[in-house]
Amino acid sequence: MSTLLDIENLWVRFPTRNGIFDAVRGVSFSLGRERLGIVGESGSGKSMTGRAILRLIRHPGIVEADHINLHGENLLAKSERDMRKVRGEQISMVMQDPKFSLNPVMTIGDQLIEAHRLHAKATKAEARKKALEMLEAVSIRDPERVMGAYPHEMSGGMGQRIMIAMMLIPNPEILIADEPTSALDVSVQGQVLSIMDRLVKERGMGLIFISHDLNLVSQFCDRVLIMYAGRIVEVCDANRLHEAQHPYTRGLLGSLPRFDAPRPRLEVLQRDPSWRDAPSVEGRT
Ligand SMILES: Nc1ncnc2c1ncn2[C@@H]1O[C@H](COP(=O)(O)OP(=O)(O)OP(=O)(O)O)[C@@H](O)[C@H]1O
Repeated sequence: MSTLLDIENLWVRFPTRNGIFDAVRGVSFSLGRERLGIVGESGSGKSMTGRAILRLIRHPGIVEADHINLHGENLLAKSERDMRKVRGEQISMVMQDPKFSLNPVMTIGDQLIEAHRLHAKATKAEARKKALEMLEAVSIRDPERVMGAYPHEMSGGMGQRIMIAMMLIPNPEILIADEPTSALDVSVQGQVLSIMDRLVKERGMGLIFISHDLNLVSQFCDRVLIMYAGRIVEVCDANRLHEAQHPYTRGLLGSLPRFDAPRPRLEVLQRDPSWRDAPSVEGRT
């Protein structure tokens, strides 16, 4: 597998009144042209890991790592100006709720056109053509009409697809999708997943798919990193998740609903404080 991104010993720290809080604690993994899931309960450090790659951790948070290499170049050594280029051109991020990412007072078309012209020298007509192409690429049925609409006129699923279209304009090699489908109903969720799937297969993109939904991740991704309390506690091929060894992963698996053998109630996960201090597992292939 050709490696796009290689992360070694990543920490995200927040100074608090009670001392330093380590949200991510020595995480290492690499990403190829694949669908890599990061799964774990709320607060386990999934989003902070995704944001740290793009150096999008807000002050006073601190990102440290031995390296975050994109094609062998350490992103931590780049200036903020160069990082803006990386964010715009090489790695894109899609968040859960498009409402926070789209400008409410600009039409979808103007936003897409502007996004294109930020990255490429293009006339307005060329940028408009590209915008229409991108809307078609994310299965928007009536792109001409959508170009003239405002974000509040879009349903959640359309908004999310428009965000993906926006992120695709610079043709990024890596897409980090943070809970991209959790606000969507099941059928729209399926559409958004199949768009991302196509991008990995057809464009050879690397996808980091962050979710708390182990079921979804195990069906959609190639590989899964399980995070607990800021660490990677297990790395599995998605189709071998049932063989997972770590008690936390087993607990997550055990709490999934099963249709063939319904249980009267969900199991209570007995947490072992030593997991917090266990060495991080490296998710290398
Ligand atoms: N500004 C901050 N100051 C202190 N702690 C923070 C700050 N921002 C985030 N954290 C903490 O970092 C930890 C990891 O957060 P993160 O958002 O990565 O979790 P997550 O696994 O993505 O959870 P969720 O699924 O709920 O989004 C959490 O315990 C969170 O409270």
